[in-house]
Amino acid sequence: MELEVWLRWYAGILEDFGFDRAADEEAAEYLRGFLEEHGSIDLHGLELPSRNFIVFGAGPSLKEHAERFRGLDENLTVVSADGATTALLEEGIVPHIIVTDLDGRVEDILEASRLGSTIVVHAHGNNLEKLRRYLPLLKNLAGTTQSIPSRPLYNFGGFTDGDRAVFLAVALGAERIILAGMDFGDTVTRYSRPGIKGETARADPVKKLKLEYARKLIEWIRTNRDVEIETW
Ligand SMILES: Nc1ncnc2c1ncn2[C@@H]1O[C@H](COP(=O)(O)OP(=O)(O)OP(=O)(O)O)[C@@H](O)[C@H]1O
Ligand SMILES: Nc1nc2c(c(=O)[nH]1)N=C(CO)CN2
Ligand SMILES: [Mg+2]
Repeated sequence: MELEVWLRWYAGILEDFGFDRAADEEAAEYLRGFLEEHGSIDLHGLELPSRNFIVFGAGPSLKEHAERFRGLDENLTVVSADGATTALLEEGIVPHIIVTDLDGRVEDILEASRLGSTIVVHAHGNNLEKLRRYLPLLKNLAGTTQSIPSRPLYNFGGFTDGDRAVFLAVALGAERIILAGMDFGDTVTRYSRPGIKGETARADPVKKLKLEYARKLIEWIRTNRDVEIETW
């Protein structure tokens, strides 16, 4: 998504959620400084197994779709959105790329990073403390911001980890993207909300609105980009 198009979406997001743009920028500047000092991955230089991608979100169909993927005889580039990483590791799947704002089960993101996943960390006004705590523990890092990016940060467009993962796949030249565990709707899973009792719960109003944005942003890709999107 072109930056100026994204910035119009972002203005609406700031208003709808009451987020503070200056706090988003402060977090982004922390991430930028960290990556400048410690090094980061050039995402356009990544060697990926295929231009056919599968993006895993943390919706109720995640587990079933992870099992379906294991049975698939096809070489795909696997991208997981934050909390979905836990379910993939449970199935013995190590994603090539993880897109995260570090509010899932960070132990699993750390484990995947040790196993070789590229970790695309997003900075925003509500995760500066997580950035401070976890960046030093992670390997194979790249960074994104939702405001105007300065090197080495990227902004491919997108809001939640799941739709940002789809924008990333498009930016990396995806021809086809399978959406797995991307149910949207109003049910969250323990992969998305590790604190809940049981497997699923009703999404709170903020999460519901985030999922609504995720759905609309992916719809924008379907309409505006020449990529085949297949929903499982
Ligand atoms: N029903 C669903 N419940 C949770 N995530 C879903 C669902 N459907 C799709 N997703 C996608 O899965 C992604 C990963 O979920 P997760 O809750 O870990 O992410 P998140 O973007 O960090 O959300 P939050 O900011 O609410 O913590 C979401 O960003 C979202 O795009
Ligand atoms: N300021 C701010 N930005 C975000 C937030 C959030 O909670 N606060 N959550 C996101 C992922 O869903 C993406 N961006
Ligand atoms: Mg997250």
